[in-house]
Amino acid sequence: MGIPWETVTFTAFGTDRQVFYEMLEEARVLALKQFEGKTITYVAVGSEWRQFGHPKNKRPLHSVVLADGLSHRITADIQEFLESPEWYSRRGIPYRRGYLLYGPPGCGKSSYITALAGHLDMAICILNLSDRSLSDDRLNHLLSAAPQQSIILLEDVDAAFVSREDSDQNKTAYQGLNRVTLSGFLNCLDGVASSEARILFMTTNYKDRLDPALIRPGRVDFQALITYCSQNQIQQLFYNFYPECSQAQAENFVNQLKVLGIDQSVSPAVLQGYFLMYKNSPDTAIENVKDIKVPVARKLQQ
Ligand SMILES: Nc1ncnc2c1ncn2[C@@H]1O[C@H](COP(=O)(O)OP(=O)(O)OP(=O)(O)O)[C@@H](O)[C@H]1O
Repeated sequence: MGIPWETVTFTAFGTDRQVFYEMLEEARVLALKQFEGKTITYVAVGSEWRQFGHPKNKRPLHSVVLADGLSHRITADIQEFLESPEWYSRRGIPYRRGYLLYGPPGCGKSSYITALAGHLDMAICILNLSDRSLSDDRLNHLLSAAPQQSIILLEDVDAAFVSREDSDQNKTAYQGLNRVTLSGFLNCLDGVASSEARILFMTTNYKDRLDPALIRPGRVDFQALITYCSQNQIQQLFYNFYPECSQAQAENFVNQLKVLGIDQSVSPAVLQGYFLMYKNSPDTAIENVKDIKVPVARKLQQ
């Protein structure tokens, strides 16, 4: 947040201040080197953001395999946004962009956002809206004081807020516990005025449970369904795990899933778990395909 945690005072004889600048610059370069190739995660503690754990190695964006062209559409949208601060300021539009990724569990929403943060050399700030210690005021402060160059990630927003129209049918485990109100949250989203680009991602497994006000344009500008693997994705994941395999093997794997009738209901997380059992043997992975356990398919969201 740019607020120093500690103050260090340097003193020296003489009048040449250059030595201080050089020393500080060297320290800055060394500090930044520690984070090279890494992604920093922040979590909210009280009303401030604190680094969570050690910086993690960046995950290559291409290792999260999304439906054809989707990753490109998301990155192109963000790049365009990051390159156009003046466009926003000239029109008096708040310089922020909201994204909603929705779909069944284990299809790569969180992994993709984390990889994207690494790809853009940004940190990631994870906020749990169901945290009981979070109030509307605190949330407002956190959203306006997020570290520079960071993506804010709100996971499972459906668990924190229930559509006003639906609230009786879809009581969630969190309902009645959290202190952030939907109207407070909407105000926070609208209220942040900053010259710094603010990128906010929300994820949910149940888009239909979200209040329409939460996902209207201006709050969510880009939505994407991230769902079970297409045949191309299955093949791509197969190649990612077995880079030496032939095209025939990858196609054979997809065909085996088709025969079992699970080629449209398997998530990348399920495939990843399965491939981990046969790390070095694509043929065994093909032979034992019937061992893949697909969770009971939920109704796909459109
Ligand atoms: N599209 C994908 N490509 C590669 N790996 C994936 C993909 N989707 C999921 N995985 C793997 O599955 C695991 C779970 O993925 P992740 O947590 O990103 O899913 P999610 O959609 O956010 O799930 P949830 O809705 O439960 O939060 C991760 O270890 C990730 O590596």
